[in-house]
Amino acid sequence: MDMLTLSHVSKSFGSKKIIDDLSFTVPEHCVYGFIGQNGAGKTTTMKMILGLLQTDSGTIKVNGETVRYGQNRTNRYMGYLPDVPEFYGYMTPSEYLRLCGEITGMSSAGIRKKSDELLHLVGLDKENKRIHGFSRGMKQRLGIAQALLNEPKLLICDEPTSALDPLGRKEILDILLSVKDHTTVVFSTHILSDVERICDEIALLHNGRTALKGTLEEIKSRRKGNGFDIEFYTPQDADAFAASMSGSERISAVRLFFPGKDEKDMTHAMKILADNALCVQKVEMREATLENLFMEVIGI
Ligand SMILES: Nc1ncnc2c1ncn2[C@@H]1O[C@H](COP(=O)(O)OP(=O)(O)OP(=O)(O)O)[C@@H](O)[C@H]1O
Repeated sequence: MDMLTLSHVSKSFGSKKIIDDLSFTVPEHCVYGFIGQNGAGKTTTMKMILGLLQTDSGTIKVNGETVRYGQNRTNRYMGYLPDVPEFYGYMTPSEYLRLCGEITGMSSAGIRKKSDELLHLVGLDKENKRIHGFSRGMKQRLGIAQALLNEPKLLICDEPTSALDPLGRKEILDILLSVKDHTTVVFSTHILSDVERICDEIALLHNGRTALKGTLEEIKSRRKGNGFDIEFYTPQDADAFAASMSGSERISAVRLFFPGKDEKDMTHAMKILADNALCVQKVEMREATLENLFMEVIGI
């Protein structure tokens, strides 16, 4: 089942079109990476999903129900972690979660059970100090606990790792990965290594639309054939090979790169190697990385 569907969604601010006929679908129990440069429209899209911002056209469905601007029916399915979560700094984490649970009408026993479970999940169960003394990473972890308090089917996180160091990022990514059996996760980011680490599927937002979408494997395999590298033992063998097969770039004295060549060209290369008795250390197809696909799409 699909947990979130955007169909032909558009949004302008004044005369500036930010989201332009955007469509994508997030299956249940998936960690979905919503990627885009600064200002691409990630937060705008998330606010429309949460019904906090009106779409100009198109439809958004969460758990099969249509999102309506200004109404909160579909929000019972969602938990939200904004890019900069705000807390009452004088409270401890458990006091803060109790307040959030009371506001949403949870029972006292329910709040206690759930907040103990969530504070353990995010590694803050032994933390009794007040939130104003928390690091950014601790605040993000508390933000995730708060967003999960009402057991949402869909967790929306706006750049949860952007301001964190590698350890803090890893902690957040591990938490997001650990909840996906119960909760579908959509998180926006421009940190591509985070996406490669935990996402099942991605959408790359560019010029208001998805420039790439699907599983990482699908996307990378569609763009295979970036070329291959051949590494020799001696510069003389590299020279001899470059003279026999055109189109090489010299990477080092013993290494050649053949841009844009595919598996068929590689078979041809093997024949040249055998015919000339050239000895190679390594022959390798270059896989598309998310980083070079991103650069290619945005035209850098
Ligand atoms: N309320 C608003 N009024 C006018 N313009 C807006 C408004 N909200 C966002 N924008 C503009 O829309 C564009 C997209 O902004 P948005 O915050 O959605 O991007 P983003 O992808 O989340 O960026 P970042 O990674 O920097 O957070 C930006 O040019 C921004 O200035």
